[in-house]
Amino acid sequence: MSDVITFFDTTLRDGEQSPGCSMDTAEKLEVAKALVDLGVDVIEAGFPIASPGDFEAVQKIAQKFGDQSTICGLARCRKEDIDSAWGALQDAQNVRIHVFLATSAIHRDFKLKMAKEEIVRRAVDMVKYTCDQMASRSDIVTPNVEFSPEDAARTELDFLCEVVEKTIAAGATTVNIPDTVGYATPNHFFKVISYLKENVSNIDQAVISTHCHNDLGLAVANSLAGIEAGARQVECTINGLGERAGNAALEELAMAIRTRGDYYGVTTNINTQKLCSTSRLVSKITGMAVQRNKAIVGQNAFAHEAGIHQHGMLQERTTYEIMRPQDVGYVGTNLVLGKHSGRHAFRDRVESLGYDLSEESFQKAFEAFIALADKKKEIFDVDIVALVDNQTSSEIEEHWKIKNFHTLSGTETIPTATLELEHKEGNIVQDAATGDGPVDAAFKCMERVAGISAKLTDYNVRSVSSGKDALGEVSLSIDIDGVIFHGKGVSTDVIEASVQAYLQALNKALSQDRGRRRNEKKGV
Ligand SMILES: CC(=O)SCCNC(=O)CCNC(=O)[C@H](O)C(C)(C)COP(=O)(O)OP(=O)(O)OC[C@H]1O[C@@H](n2cnc3c(N)ncnc32)[C@H](O)[C@@H]1OP(=O)(O)O
Ligand SMILES: CC(C)C(=O)C(=O)O
Ligand SMILES: [Mg+2]
Repeated sequence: MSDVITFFDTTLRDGEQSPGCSMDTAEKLEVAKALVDLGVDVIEAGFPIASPGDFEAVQKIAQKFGDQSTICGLARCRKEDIDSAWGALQDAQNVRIHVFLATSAIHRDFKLKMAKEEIVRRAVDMVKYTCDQMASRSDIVTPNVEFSPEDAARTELDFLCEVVEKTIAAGATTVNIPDTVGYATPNHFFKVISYLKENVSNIDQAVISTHCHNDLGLAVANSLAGIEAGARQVECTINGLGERAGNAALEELAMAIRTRGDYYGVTTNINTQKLCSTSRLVSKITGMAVQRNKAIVGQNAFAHEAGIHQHGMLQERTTYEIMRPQDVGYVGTNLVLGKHSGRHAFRDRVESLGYDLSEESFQKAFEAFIALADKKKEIFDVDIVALVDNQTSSEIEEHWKIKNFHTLSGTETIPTATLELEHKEGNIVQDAATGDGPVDAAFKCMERVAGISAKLTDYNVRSVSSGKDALGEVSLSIDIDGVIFHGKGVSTDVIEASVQAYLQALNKALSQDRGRRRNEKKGV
């Protein structure tokens, strides 16, 4: 038995059957190219009888990529389907026709209304017919024909064995065992494949394949159980696209086999570094977004925010990662800074951004970071730069510190600010003021508390990161007795950033003893 698992990708056929995921010929060609680059062994390009468009797409893919991958087309057990598939595929160097017929009692009785004997006869006749058509090409010695007993996982085991044995005898070189409705569980599916291996006399003349659907979220687990039992082909799709809850995800199967090679003892031809780019392409073309926590290709698949994990990762990546992100096409691990992060990860990022902070500045920056992380879901590098710059520039003596502030504004309200500031000697002073707007009111209030009158000469607000919860940076200048002082503040709240900036400028002025007039009222 080969130790290389054949990857049969059906993104362009079963994947396309997902509602809303139809692709036109140009899109199918683009995906087919990506699948070839990914190293997929067999590409099921479509169902040629379904529409002239699908016929054309399969034909073009066969002509363009049939020398690099095996190109396959689907057909029901009907001559017109097989003729159509062969018509689309006959120019391909490497070609396969996939013929299917349901075998379970439910499908026999209610859908096909065919007795067991008729199912067997039709399947055998159509496999033979397919082989005959393909053998008409002089270079094809053994026609590459796959047969699928649809809904195999719900088919009586002895009847399944009979169909599989007779279709292999008729010429099928691959027998695919579909769990069409995602009904199987791993142990159950292992037993189905094992039963076929033990009870089908000619099973060694064909490759056993799995085709698992994800209705119970078990498609990948069932496919792996199939491999353990002896299957040597897996049918799968990019991003797990496919009917209802989808098919087994190619990227998950490829990485499970690679990561747990120690256990499965098999390999694949998949160029795993292309998994992310292929996933992104399929998502873009079909419009089906990949969930953030999707295994292998999701945005969070290699992201760590928790401080304990980040600390472990900084010492040794394998503490919290079983795969290298580069092996699936990610640039690297993403240590996301957020409210669960700790000092180790924060220090690592601050240093990588080129800062060499004193222990005291680092501590202050870390506290500011945690406070910001409580307000903002994710902290980006630009946030950290703004925050550290703000922190280092606030190493100016803090004559006054903000304890809290409150502003009121609206169409029918006089803008008002109430502030509580703490003096460096410990006094706490409260005051309130009105102004043209909440920012102006807050500035006036600070001047009253600090006992300084200043003229605002410059005021700028800009967004320093992206998203709804972006940081706003306020930079301003004030004129006190002809001397200009600058201040900067950063917050998700622009009023808070304005208050920080104004107070910073006032503190600078106080350090130079500018504009000070004793605040008799407050006794400072
Ligand atoms: C499990 C799977 O994923 S199977 C693949 C499913 N994919 C698709 O169905 C997508 C493409 N399908 C199509 O474009 C259309 O359904 C077509 C062109 C294949 C058929 O269209 P229609 O002729 O209008 O038939 P319709 O889809 O309504 O019904 C299916 C017919 O195929 C028959 N049928 C279903 N499976 C098979 C089979 N494996 N072999 C032979 N006949 C089959 C049904 O009994 C029914 O026959 P009837 O028309 O004689 O009653
Ligand atoms: C056509 C067959 C293989 C199929 O898609 C299924 O049974 O799910
Ligand atoms: Mg399917």
